[in-house]
Amino acid sequence: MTAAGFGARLAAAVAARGPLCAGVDPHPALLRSWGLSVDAAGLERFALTATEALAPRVSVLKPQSAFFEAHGPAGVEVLRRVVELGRQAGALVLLDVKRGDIGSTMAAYTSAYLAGTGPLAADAVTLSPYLGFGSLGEALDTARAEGRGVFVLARTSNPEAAALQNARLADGRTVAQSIVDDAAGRNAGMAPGGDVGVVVGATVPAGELDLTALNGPVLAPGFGAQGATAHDLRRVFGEGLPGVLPASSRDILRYGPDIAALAEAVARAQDSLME
Ligand SMILES: O=c1ccn([C@@H]2O[C@H](COP(=O)(O)O)[C@@H](O)[C@H]2O)c(=O)[nH]1
Repeated sequence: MTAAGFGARLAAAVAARGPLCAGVDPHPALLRSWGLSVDAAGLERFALTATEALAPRVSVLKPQSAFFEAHGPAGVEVLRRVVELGRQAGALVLLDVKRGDIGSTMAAYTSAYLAGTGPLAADAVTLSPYLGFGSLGEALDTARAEGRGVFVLARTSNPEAAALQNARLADGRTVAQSIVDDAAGRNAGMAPGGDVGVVVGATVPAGELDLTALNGPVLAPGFGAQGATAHDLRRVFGEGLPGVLPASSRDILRYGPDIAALAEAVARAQDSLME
């Protein structure tokens, strides 16, 4: 458990290092382009090099669990080390696992990622609300008690998402807006901001969502490799990007394995967000 809430920890990290969230996504194609074998040894080299280059420079480091799980127990052990080393380097580690299940099973995911000092306990995780926002209750309660955060999928960056997430509920709101509103309800009154963030892609059309009452962070993937620019981020989220964490993985990682080149890619992305 940490003394400060996740909202305060994130605000301090962003004030010190800016809002960029850098992803550690060990795609097989990236391992090959770094001259590495597509196996657990190549994964380890890739992930630890990326963590060494990125974690000291960004507020949030986001390892994508799927690429580690693909290598079995050895891959999950590398993920554990990325979480540990990322935190030691001063980044908040947001584990991108997109978990969501019935409440009783969510209890097990909660104990894996959000409770105590387990091997995969991170500063925050991504969660899927598509078994109902209420099914995430235990994860949200535990995160708050532990000073950790969650980012709930609302309007994701992929082109297939719109039909489901922009579908209308009986009250006229979109499914995505209802997720944002549920998150806002959990964050109400928290200062300097709540611990329930939402995921809204940098690729989505402007004006789809009302984020004004959220009082929490917005993870905005799609910046970089999926085509969204700093200009798009401002168009979707407004000037100054209040509370927004633009997330980029492949567009930074393609500059490896040279640490200096990776660091320059981070600096370029950070500069573009300041223009
Ligand atoms: O809506 C979403 C939610 C999560 N992601 C994840 O972010 C990164 C994006 O990687 P890039 O290489 O910068 O495209 C990846 O881990 C996704 O699983 C997302 O893209 N969109």
